Amino acid sequence: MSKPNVVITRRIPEAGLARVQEVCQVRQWDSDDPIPRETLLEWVRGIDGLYCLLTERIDEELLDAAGSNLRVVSTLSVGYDHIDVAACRRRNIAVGNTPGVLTETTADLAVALLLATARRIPEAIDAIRRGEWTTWKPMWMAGQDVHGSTVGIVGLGRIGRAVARRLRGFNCRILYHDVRPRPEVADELGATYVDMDTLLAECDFITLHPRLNASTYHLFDAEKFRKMKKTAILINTSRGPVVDQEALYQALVNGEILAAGLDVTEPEPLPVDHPLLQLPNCVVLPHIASASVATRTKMALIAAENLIAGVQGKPLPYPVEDES
Ligand SMILES: NC(=O)C1=CN([C@@H]2O[C@H](COP(=O)(O)OP(=O)(O)OC[C@H]3O[C@@H](n4cnc5c(N)ncnc54)[C@H](OP(=O)(O)O)[C@@H]3O)[C@@H](O)[C@H]2O)C=CC1
Ligand SMILES: O=CC(=O)O
Repeated sequence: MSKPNVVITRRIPEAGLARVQEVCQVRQWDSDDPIPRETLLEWVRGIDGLYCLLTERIDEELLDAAGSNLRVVSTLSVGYDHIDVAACRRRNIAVGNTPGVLTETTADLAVALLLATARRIPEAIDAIRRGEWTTWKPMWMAGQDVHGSTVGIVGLGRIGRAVARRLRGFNCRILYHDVRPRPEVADELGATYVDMDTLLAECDFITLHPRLNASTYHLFDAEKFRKMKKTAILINTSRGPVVDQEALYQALVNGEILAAGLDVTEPEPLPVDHPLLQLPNCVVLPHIASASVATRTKMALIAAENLIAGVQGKPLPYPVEDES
């Protein structure tokens, strides 16, 4: 029997590719650069399975181009905001993602970014490189304490909880806001549910961990920044569009909040001349929160298993069920 035909849209960890090749006939865009949209639309024609990244838009146009053989879309990410899940459902196409396996690695980075922003670490490194380390000065590069601070977590899901667990070690007071209180997980973390206005008013740090959907698009806008403490720091490792970036820029320039640490932006990549990159109080990383060798390899394998199950018509090990 012939193998199912699948497309892999990028160079991926070797273990993931090898696993897919055991079962499928693979056409791979063997590059670290994105596959051009036109090429992808051509390549998907008649395929049985698609193994994609968060950089590809999986929409009606692409599904139409693929045709009726397509049984599964498997993404090498936990986030699936780039996939029109409802459109896949209408065509009986299964959708898989990689939840859980990247939670701890992503939380590590979120806390690292919070610490780096609070203690002005990138700014201090840049200052040394510019020859500005002339002597020990009492208030030079003085930042904000993380230990003992009040931290607000927006979205107490897998990653939000893993961040809360880490911050308990810093003796932080932890508040959270989510679509509903989550006492089943919050109580053991010592996290207290509050409404958004309370979170904005009381927190020294706010760290964003919801998924991107209609309810979280530009969730943090000019009004939210006005309600935050002037000494507050915003951390975003969720998705760029959860923050209104123009409003964030104004808030940082006008001193409405103290600083921001972003692992995700809108757009990605952020152009090198983007105004946010000129601000010393904004730390920007290139969407690397889950980027450890071990975690990216595990993600590639999970995405492979989702793809294989899908092309074989079996239930996916990690199906996306939500459509919002
Ligand atoms: N920077 C990076 O490299 C990475 C980024 N991510 C991003 O992090 C996101 C979260 O991942 P994960 O923790 O695994 O996902 P989860 O689904 O476990 O957590 C998301 C949480 O946010 C809640 N939520 C949804 N809407 C809102 C809202 N309007 N306000 C507040 N909370 C809300 C969800 O509630 P409910 O379930 O009821 O909807 C859920 O509790 C991913 O979707 C992805 O976008 C993830 C990994 C790496
Ligand atoms: O942003 C990364 C993801 O896995 O989602």
